[in-house]
Amino acid sequence: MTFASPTTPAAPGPDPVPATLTLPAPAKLNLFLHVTGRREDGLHLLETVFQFIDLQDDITLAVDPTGTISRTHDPEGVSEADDLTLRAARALKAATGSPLGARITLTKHIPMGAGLGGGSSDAATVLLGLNELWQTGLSRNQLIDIARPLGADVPIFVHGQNAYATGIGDVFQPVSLPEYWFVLLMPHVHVGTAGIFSAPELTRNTKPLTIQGFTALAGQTLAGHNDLQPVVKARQPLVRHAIQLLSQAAQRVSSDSVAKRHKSDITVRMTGSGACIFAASQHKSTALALLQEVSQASQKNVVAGQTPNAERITMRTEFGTLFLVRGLASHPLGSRQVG
Ligand SMILES: C[C@](O)(CO)[C@H](O)COP(=O)(O)OP(=O)(O)OC[C@H]1O[C@@H](n2ccc(N)nc2=O)[C@H](O)[C@@H]1O
Ligand SMILES: Nc1ncnc2c1ncn2[C@@H]1O[C@H](COP(=O)(O)OP(=O)(O)OP(=O)(O)O)[C@@H](O)[C@H]1O
Repeated sequence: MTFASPTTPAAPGPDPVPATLTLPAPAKLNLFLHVTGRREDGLHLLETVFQFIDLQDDITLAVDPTGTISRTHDPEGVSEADDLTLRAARALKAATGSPLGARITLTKHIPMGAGLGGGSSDAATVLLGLNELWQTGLSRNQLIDIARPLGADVPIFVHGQNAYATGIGDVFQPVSLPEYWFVLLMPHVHVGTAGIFSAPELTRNTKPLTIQGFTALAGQTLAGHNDLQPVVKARQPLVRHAIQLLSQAAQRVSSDSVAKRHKSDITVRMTGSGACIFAASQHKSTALALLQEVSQASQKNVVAGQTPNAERITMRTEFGTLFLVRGLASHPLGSRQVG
């Protein structure tokens, strides 16, 4: 795939001042995830709602006029060949023929292999940022065409709006979501997506809920379910434990006075292919009560260094990392001018 660049990029000069951008790459949750079929190429047809959340990586991009694409970070266990930030930059360069390069610095906060789409979001932010710095002028839809081969979750982050999605998770319709607060519990285990999708026991014929069905049911409880959850739960004792822990704490909180006052249900569910489990509530006070309830179940919980404000709390406990995060109305780059 190639796209002609509408503007001529600046020629490398003898003493260039590199342009830089620092941009966010937020995580996502799959509020539900239905596997509705399988394509001939083996990829699965999905039905899901993507919700961006206030937990993000940070990426600094500096133009390299020599044309080299390099990284200054060294994410644990991710080789240069696999690094989605480098792969995204190379894909954009190949598609546009830009003579420019980039030095990429990634500061990771989103846990890896969590089902939170961290690597995919990093790739999307690199595509959006370098499209600007290299002045390659592609539209969001053109960037989505480059995003698709990088991974099934990359297009939603380029799209930039919470969405009801079908196809392989790359056909979007706008969806209006209430404000959600989430307690995330990330057990100390990494789940590989391919292994879960290829499980013989996976249900692959869930009847679609449809966007109307989702909206009609969008009361206090989250509609739908995650078809990948029973597979991961059966294979990963730590995920099983995390679901049990959050569900029991949610039951205790739901029966107490704060939650009763709000008539607030808490939905506990896995995101993506795991391992992260979330508990969703439409009330911050309920989410805070739940966070406290779960952390009290831990003998040695330690509040992590960066606890920036009451909107985003991170705690490390012996059974995993706990986060309190807000659902975002859209991706932080969702209204940025592209092209
Ligand atoms: C589970 C989700 O996170 C839901 O949003 C995504 O579908 C997964 O997205 P991702 O992590 O970007 O996954 P990819 O790296 O594209 O795919 C990993 C592997 O999962 C399987 N896969 C992925 C997506 C899909 N719709 N059908 C699949 O069967 C394929 O075997 C693929 O090789
Ligand atoms: N920049 C990156 N950040 C994180 N992981 C990366 C990156 N580049 C490549 N990867 C690889 O991608 C794998 C999946 O990472 P990621 O954090 O996207 O998982 P995930 O949240 O489970 O994804 P998904 O929700 O899309 O299934 C990692 O194990 C790692 O090998």
